[in-house]
Amino acid sequence: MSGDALAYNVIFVLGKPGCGKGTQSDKIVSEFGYGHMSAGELLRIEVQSGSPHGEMISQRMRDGQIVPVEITCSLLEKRMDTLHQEKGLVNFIIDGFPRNKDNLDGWNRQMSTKAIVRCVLLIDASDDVCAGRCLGRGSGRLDDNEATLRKRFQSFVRDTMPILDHYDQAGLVFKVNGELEPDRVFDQVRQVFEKLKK
Ligand SMILES: Nc1ncnc2c1ncn2[C@@H]1O[C@H](COP(=O)(O)OP(=O)(O)O)[C@@H](O)[C@H]1O
Ligand SMILES: O=c1ccn([C@@H]2O[C@H](COP(=O)(O)OP(=O)(O)O)[C@@H](O)[C@H]2O)c(=O)[nH]1
Repeated sequence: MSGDALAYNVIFVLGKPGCGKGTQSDKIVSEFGYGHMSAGELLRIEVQSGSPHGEMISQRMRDGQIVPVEITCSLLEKRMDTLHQEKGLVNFIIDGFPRNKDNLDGWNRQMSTKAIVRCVLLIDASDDVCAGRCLGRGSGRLDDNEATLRKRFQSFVRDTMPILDHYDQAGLVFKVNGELEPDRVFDQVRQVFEKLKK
């Protein structure tokens, strides 16, 4: 990007593991043409790429812990810049980030002159529903097991809920019911995006 201030519009998509962030993000891409980044997916790719941080990242993910923001935010920024340069995109959805205060502070340090957070989409669903989906999705992911899932749900409440409260105070959080079937969830998501266009 050429250094112009606040050129990227960002929507964060948050919710418990398995609430449907990836599923709804794909639909948002199809219907609204946003660039999509999954923070977790970028970290998994980083591990596979043989990065010097690979072992640390992998260990944290296997244990349901959050990776230091310098790593995650740099991956997000690089990906946004690539999509901007290659496709001219300026609107992005980022799923699974920011997950804790370290993430939020790091994002504000690194991205506040380059991106503006337009809204935070919260996909709401119970632990039981989300756990069932994660265990059933056949991802092959080392963290989709009952023991790690318990830690990931705890992390959502302990680490991510305060971030949602922070954005809620700024009036930026829109919550949808993630327990309905995917297209019905997307009906609610669509309304949020239509509102943003106005
Ligand atoms: N609304 C829904 N109803 C039923 N199953 C869903 C729904 N949304 C997603 N799924 C399924 O649940 C699993 C987890 O969804 P995913 O989008 O990967 O969640 P997340 O990205 O939040 O971890 C996937 O197998 C997906 O197909
Ligand atoms: O910004 C992020 C996003 C993900 N993760 C790690 O990646 C894992 C999987 O996250 P992802 O969003 O892919 O999956 P979800 O937990 O939503 O199913 C998390 O438990 C964290 O260990 C992280 O550290 N920082």
